[in-house]
Amino acid sequence: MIAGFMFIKAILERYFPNQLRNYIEKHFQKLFNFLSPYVQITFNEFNGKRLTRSEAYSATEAYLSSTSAAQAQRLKAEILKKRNNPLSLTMDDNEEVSDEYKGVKVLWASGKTISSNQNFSEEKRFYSLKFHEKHRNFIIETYINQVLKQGNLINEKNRQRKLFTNSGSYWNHVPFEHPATFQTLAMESEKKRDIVDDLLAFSKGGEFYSRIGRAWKRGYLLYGPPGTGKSTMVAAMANLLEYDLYDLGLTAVKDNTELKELLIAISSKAIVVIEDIDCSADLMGERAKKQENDNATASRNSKITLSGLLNFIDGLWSTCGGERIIVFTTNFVEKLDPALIRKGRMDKHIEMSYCGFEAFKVLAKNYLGLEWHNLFPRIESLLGMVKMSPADVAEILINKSGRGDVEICLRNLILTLEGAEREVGMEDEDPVGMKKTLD
Ligand SMILES: Nc1ncnc2c1ncn2[C@@H]1O[C@H](COP(=O)(O)OP(=O)(O)OP(=O)(O)O)[C@@H](O)[C@H]1O
Ligand SMILES: [Mg+2]
Repeated sequence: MIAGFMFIKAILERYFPNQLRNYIEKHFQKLFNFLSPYVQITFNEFNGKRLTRSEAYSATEAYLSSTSAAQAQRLKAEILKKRNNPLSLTMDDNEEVSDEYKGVKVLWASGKTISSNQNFSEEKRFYSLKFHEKHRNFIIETYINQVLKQGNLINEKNRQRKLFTNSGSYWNHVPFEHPATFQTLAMESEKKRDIVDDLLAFSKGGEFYSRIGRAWKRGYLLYGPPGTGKSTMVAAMANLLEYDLYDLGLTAVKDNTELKELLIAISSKAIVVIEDIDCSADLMGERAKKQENDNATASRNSKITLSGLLNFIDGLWSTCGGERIIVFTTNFVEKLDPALIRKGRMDKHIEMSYCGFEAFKVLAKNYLGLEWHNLFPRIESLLGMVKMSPADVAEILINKSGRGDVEICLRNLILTLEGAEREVGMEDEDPVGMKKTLD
């Protein structure tokens, strides 16, 4: 009977003009309702005036994807950029599939309505769920809940994560595909484990945060010289937690109102990063600013204030649920106003330092596939004396690894480190800069 109704609907859509079709459909529907022992629930694709896509619709779509793949004759395919699940299949319009849960059978159908006038025509998609009247309570109280729950879980897994950047009060986004992971990040393993544990505890801590009545957010301050992996770590964090990344460029934000709009628009499960915070216009705080005033630097066109930023972050996110991490990176931690980085606002301070031997071993493994080499002890002792960033070490390893000669590559690194050591030695012999003064 349902199949018959769908068939008549499809014929109507195809051969009858809009108004006549609506009229016939209305009366036919009345007759159908009178005769049928079935109940129908519709999940429309859009809420209200097409403003937001309905979460229930996308959850249903995801929930039905495996059933659709097994049963529907016509399917729609979408490529996901996921290694474990590259293809998403959903049933095409006007298809039907059946489902069974705890012995109760239901029927799902996909459809669309087209409304048009002289100026435009609009398609509205929906899923409709049909079941026998006698299962009404079970379906409404149990079945639909599990559909939505499972569908949301599938969506979560298949989601293409995004990298957002701001322009004006809007975010633009591209797919987030940075390959960095904590495995490939070069740093001491204990420190790395501590950070990973901290992040995982945060992501699982929703209940805890709500119990103590605090916003589910955490602040990290990453500081250290250029090329020590601060930006790489932010990407690794996003990959570990499967969060979106919002790269907030403060110099492009006109005023506090614009900042507020941007912060409100940040979704749940997000990392917001403000890079090089020491260079971000007015954020340095009063004391540091006074010293800088004489230099009258050019980056003074932003009207974002330190208090504005901190208050928004503290206040705004307390009112909207969902997990968010904020990361500040800087090369000059000593330049920042202590108010900006005090505990509570920045929960964890992480120093990213020059390449030590443990970090080197991670790079050697990544770039050269090497666990051990008899030149390692020499490199270890040089890295103990010379400050070289992981980025510079990686540069040497990547340049030479193409030739496949690991030994040449390591010797090259040793030569560079020895050169740097000699320079350090010369500076040490001349601690007050006598040589320069004499020149
Ligand atoms: N700790 C690290 N582990 C692995 N790779 C690293 C590390 N540090 C730097 N690199 C390599 O060097 C490049 C530059 O590093 P990155 O941009 O993360 O440094 P940064 O600390 O953010 O520097 P800046 O202060 O200049 O922004 C990266 O693309 C990465 O390949
Ligand atoms: Mg960086």
